[in-house]
Amino acid sequence: MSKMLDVTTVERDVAVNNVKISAKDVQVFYGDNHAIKDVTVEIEDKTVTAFIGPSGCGKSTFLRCINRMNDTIEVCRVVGDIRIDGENIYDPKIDPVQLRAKVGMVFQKPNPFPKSIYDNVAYGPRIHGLARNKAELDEIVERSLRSGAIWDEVKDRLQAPGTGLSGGQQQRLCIARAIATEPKVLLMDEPCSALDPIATAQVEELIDELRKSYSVVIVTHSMQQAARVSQKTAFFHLGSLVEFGETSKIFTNPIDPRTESYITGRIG
Ligand SMILES: Nc1ncnc2c1ncn2[C@@H]1O[C@H](COP(=O)(O)OP(=O)(O)OP(=O)(O)O)[C@@H](O)[C@H]1O
Repeated sequence: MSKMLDVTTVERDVAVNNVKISAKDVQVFYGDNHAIKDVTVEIEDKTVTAFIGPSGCGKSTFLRCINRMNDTIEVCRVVGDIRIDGENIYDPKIDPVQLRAKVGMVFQKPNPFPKSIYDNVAYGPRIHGLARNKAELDEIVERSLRSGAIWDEVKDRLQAPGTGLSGGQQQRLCIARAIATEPKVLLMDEPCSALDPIATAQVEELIDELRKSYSVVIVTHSMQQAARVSQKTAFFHLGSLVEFGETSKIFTNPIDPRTESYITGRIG
């Protein structure tokens, strides 16, 4: 009975508040290391949410909880409740491979497969059976590369290797690859840290475009980047979520002294 009530509450919140991801009392342990402490947060759809905080505060760990990437780390244990569209993603009936198609991830270092540009994007739709024939697959590949803002640069060399592109192009290819499986959420772990300023600006522009369709969560060490691309910001410190709110408010008028110390450069 209490479980049903719980679900009803979550569903109502999803409808009323545009909540896409809802985390409640999340703890993460690496062996004895308590890396995430009691994190409760609601992340909205069609919004870019930035995770900021000093090195080692748990940003990437918490990000990886959202698509169960921590499952792949043997010593890692996740406790608590994380829901996407009201569905508990840690329910035993959830297949993590299917989940990761719906919760795409882009990493710090662009990591295209050693395959053609076309096959990089077609890979996910193929294994998840999203296209009935070649024409449909071509369409998904083109649409994804357009959404990744890289179509014009690669349309004449789709059979060339993805690894032959520049770093910035590779990262946009990886974003196109993540989009190809029609995700609900895009997770980005410092997606620009290996890119030069021009490529960074292109990816940031793309992130702003992606916000129209997805819930985007980005880990960043750059407060300027968080301020440029996000509408909501979460500040983590020593594994706790210290403050969460409108990005403009976090950067101009934070409530917690730890947030203020970080944004003014006194910690971190
Ligand atoms: N694979 C792992 N195995 C064991 N401990 C880990 C692992 N990944 C992270 N940790 C630990 O968890 C804590 C949080 O690390 P995490 O990488 O999530 O922080 P972060 O805020 O993303 O740091 P950074 O900004 O430096 O990337 C740290 O104490 C770290 O040592």
